[in-house]
Amino acid sequence: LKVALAIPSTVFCLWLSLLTTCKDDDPDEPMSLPTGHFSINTSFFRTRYDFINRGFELTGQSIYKFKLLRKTVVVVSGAPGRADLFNSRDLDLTAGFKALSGAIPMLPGVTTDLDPKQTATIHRRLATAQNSDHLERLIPKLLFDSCRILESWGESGVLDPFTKLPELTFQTNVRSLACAEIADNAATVAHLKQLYDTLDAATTPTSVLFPWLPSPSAIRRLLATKKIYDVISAAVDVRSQCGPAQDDTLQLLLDSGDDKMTIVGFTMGLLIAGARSTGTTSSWLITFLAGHRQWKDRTARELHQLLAEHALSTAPSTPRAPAHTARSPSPPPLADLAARLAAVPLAAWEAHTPVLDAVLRETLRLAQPHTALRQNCSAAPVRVGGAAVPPGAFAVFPFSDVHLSAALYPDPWRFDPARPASKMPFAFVGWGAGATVCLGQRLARVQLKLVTALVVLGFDLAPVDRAGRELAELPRPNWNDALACRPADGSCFLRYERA
Ligand code: HEM
Repeated sequence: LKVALAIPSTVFCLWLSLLTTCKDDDPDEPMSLPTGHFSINTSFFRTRYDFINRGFELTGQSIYKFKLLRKTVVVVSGAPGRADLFNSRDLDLTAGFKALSGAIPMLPGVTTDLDPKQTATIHRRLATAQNSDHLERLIPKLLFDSCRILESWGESGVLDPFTKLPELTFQTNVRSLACAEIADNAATVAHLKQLYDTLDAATTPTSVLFPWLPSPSAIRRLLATKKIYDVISAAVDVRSQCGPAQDDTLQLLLDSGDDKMTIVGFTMGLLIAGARSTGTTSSWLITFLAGHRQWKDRTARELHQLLAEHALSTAPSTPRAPAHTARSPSPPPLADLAARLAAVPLAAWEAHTPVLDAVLRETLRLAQPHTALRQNCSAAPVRVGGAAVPPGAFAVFPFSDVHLSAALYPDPWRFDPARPASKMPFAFVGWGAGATVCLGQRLARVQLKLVTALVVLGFDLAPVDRAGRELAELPRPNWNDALACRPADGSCFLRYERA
């Protein structure tokens, strides 16, 4: 029996090692990562930051390659390499993301495998959803949503910022990108958030490397995707069949004449694009401010200045609650604050908040553990930093190459929004660079500023450990947690009290 079991497993191991061994066809292909040091297929997914850095150490090269089963992956670092990668039109972000991340709802023709026309339509609509008129009208709604969630925290307590802030920004993303029917219903928003979290949790090395295999995680992903589809599709049906028209992004898409699948694809896809990065950024931004009193105070001063310039002490445009939640005759203090912040015009949020801008930029530098993932979708090798990326192969660029570089940012783990911007090209890529920049940046920035304003002016904060003891120093963002960047073993919480 032992022999009978041993033969197939030996054959499987031989097959796997054949697949993961690099064959150097092109002399310009970079050096291969020596095998046998770690399990490449799991380390790339589970501890990507450590894995990539160990590869640089083992090869002694700034560009190297390895095999993920049959896929050739070229890891890129250094100034020439990153310039080539970000400027290339042949290295495709969507294809790279789909094959190597997998953490997106996979619905061919709706969220993935879109033809260029569909993608262009979605990008155009996203631009319209962020035009000044739309954003200006969105501001009070985002403030009201945030206010309702912050009120639910109560007067004081201890919270996990890496759970609570993403919940809040998920709501603001739903408000910004979906429709009033979903955004007004806290239970549906919570349900959607849980489904997107399931997609993240069920994205495993197996589900990415063998997407056709009906593994338990693949089935969980499939079910979560179907349920997300059902929620969004039902909302589109209700609005398009029974109305009434609303002032939101769904209406914008319907009025533009888009078909149902484009609308569902827009909403499902962009909710995940936005919710993850905005959630991660908001949790670290607030944690950094809680741990760096001087920056919280400077941010608060800037916000008071904005209020002094634009908001009367009694609110001129109090955000209105949806009818079914408008119960309280006298608004509680946070609603007052939200109403005053709603009087600050979009232009001021965008152009007169240098402190918030610097804090946000430093947060993105330190706590966005992104790796750019690209596939060479052309028929010829693409040169990146002098090395060849063969057709069909992947090129990946860890943002740590610049954002945690001591040469570009001295004492790189120190949170210092006052540090001068590096003049090196591509030294800051927090919103992407070259041919691929974030298409939701305008919206994300406004959302983050509004949430930060409410939290900073509404609460006193201090970072504490699990037992509630104040932390002398914040933990480092965990770059191995590629999606959420949560510090290891839940070591940081926030004690808060309504100010
Ligand atoms: C703090 C929040 C956000 C951050 C830090 C962020 C960052 C980024 C970065 C770095 C990229 C380029 C990725 C790469 O080169 O591999 C990117 C692309 C993109 N982002 Fe964002 N993003 C945020 C929020 C959003 C939101 C809210 C949306 C949509 C509403 C969005 C939509 C997109 C899209 C569609 C792309 C792909 C662009 C393309 O295909 O060329 N992002 N984002």
